[in-house]
Amino acid sequence: AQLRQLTIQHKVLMGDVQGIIEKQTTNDTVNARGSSSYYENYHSMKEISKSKEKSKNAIWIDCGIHAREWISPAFCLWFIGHAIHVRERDRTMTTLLEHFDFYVMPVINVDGYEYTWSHPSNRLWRKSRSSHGNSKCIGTDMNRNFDAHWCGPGASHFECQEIYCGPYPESEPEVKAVARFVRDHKDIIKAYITMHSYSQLVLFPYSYTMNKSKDHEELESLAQKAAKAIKRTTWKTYRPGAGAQTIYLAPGGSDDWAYDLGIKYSFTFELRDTGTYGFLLPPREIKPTCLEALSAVKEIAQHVLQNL
Ligand SMILES: NCCCCC[C@@H](C[SeH])C(=O)O
Ligand SMILES: [Zn+2]
Ligand SMILES: [Zn+2]
Repeated sequence: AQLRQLTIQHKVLMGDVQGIIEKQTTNDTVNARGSSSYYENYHSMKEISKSKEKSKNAIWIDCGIHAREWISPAFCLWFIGHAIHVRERDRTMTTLLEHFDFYVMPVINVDGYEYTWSHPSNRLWRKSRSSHGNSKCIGTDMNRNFDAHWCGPGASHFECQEIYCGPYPESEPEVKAVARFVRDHKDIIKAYITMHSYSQLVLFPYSYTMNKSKDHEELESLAQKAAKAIKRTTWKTYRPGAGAQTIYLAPGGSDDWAYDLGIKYSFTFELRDTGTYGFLLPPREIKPTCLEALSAVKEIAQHVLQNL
């Protein structure tokens, strides 16, 4: 019930944000920062509450499922900032926001991420910080813990391995929370995007099998378009491809799970770089990485919009 209440509040918040953005982009006279009159605010709040009734389609973006991939949460937070302050500067984004809510989860693996900040000697921690029963080691790989060919080849049942799949699917509360929310909203979530690092890749299902998905051609061509958008933005090369064929077999991943749930447009990004700094990406690369990732997300969202 508490989660349901939270979800409702979350949707209200997302709706309010959407309403404020719409308000700000359509008529700038109403300055949501509150300098407008009480009555204008009152009426705009009434419009926002009206707009909440019909659930808008949504695009899900999550970051920080792996603790050490710090560029990933950086992107999600930067994306929220861009989407909120976009105004006229970014016509494409403004149009996308008229058609989609964006559900953004900046850090899924909160305990793991915090651990890499507070324990410099474990800066390269990947997994969660949970321990189950009398396990010898801490942590489950959350990107092997989703219920999609769980713990097949490419994951390990041994709790001390980096790719430990957990004691059972959705054993990690963070994975359970994401899976429940996406399941509850699967009819309006039209794309699932999850941000990782590093290698500069645009991956799509499947990773749990070498077999092609039924949408392989469409997803491949969209991943190629996303990579071209990145090339146009920062000249960086990202390789598009199905997960298993492009890097390795990896079962229990959030992207394959979302895809099999029916969310066709499901992508995993491996952000910068290709190994020079790896997970220790220097701060000077944060902004350009966010710009290139944004260009790819917009490419995907526009394709989704044209294929609703
Ligand atoms: N769902 C698996 C997508 C391909 C692997 C992605 C990487 C990101 Se670090 C992994 O989870 O090992
Ligand atoms: Zn990762
Ligand atoms: Zn990675």
